[in-house]
Amino acid sequence: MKDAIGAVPGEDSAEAEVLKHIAAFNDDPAVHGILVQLPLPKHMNEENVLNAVSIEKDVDGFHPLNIGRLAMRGRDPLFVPCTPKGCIELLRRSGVQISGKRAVVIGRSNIVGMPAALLLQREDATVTIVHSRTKNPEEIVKQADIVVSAVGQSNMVRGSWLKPGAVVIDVGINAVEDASCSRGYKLVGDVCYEEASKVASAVTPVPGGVGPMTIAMLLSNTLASAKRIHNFQ
Ligand SMILES: NC(=O)C1=CN([C@@H]2O[C@H](COP(=O)(O)OP(=O)(O)OC[C@H]3O[C@@H](n4cnc5c(N)ncnc54)[C@H](OP(=O)(O)O)[C@@H]3O)[C@@H](O)[C@H]2O)C=CC1
Ligand SMILES: Nc1nc(=O)c2c([nH]1)NC[C@@H]1CN(c3ccc(C(=O)N[C@@H](CCC(=O)O)C(=O)O)cc3)C=[N+]21
Repeated sequence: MKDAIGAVPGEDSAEAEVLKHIAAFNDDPAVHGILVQLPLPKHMNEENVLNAVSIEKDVDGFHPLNIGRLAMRGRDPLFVPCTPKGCIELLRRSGVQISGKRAVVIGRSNIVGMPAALLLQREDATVTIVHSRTKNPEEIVKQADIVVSAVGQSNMVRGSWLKPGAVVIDVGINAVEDASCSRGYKLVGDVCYEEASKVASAVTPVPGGVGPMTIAMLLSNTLASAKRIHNFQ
């Protein structure tokens, strides 16, 4: 595989090889952003690898120091994770008030659910996290003014789960078989879009919703990083 700078290790590389590349990117003044595509192969230790990225180039916001700062009051991370940042940007640009609202985040992964809940909380929403062990998730989701779903299960969130007028951000990207599509499958979210669009005041589509926002936020973080490194106001 090639990226903007050079060869990156393949799936069967040793962890040490990946760490060597990260160290070289950390030291290279021409590199302003480093993203380690997750999930890593099983034989690599994700914590070691993410720890190795310089926090000044951590455009994914996954370094524990950046995540820790995101979680703490009065601290600011250098970078906010791209997908959750894209969710907040969608809400802001659609004129949705977050402060004082009830938000329910479905999913608690390190890359989406958990940082999304932290960000919504920083925006002064009252946040509940629903996960695989939650009892009666529909009852909890029904109370939400804002629902963010990041699970990875097609059609899990039904129209009947939603409070009328709720705003729904569907992060899920699930491939479902569809012989009528040229690639043999189509992409759908976690939310039953047909049903949700009849109950919610707004719902993001899949594809064409949060996914492209993630990429836009990655570019935005990388530009901010380059500006910071070059002391450009
Ligand atoms: N649009 C975008 O830019 C991006 C989209 N995605 C998509 O978002 C989805 C989630 O990704 P990711 O966070 O990495 O996935 P993970 O598999 O890491 O996490 C899924 C989360 O969903 C929870 N969960 C699983 N089943 C249920 C259930 N039945 N009810 C409630 N919660 C449940 C899990 O709970 P528990 O913790 O208890 O196991 C877990 O916290 C995927 O479809 C992925 O493709 C991901 C990244 C970016
Ligand atoms: N370190 C790291 N950071 C990530 O942000 C990260 C990751 N690892 N691993 C994988 C997931 C997944 N992810 C997506 C981003 C955009 C689309 C996207 O733009 N999808 C298009 C559809 C594309 C298509 O049609 O195939 C859309 O939703 O419209 C999808 C998925 C980022 N992730």
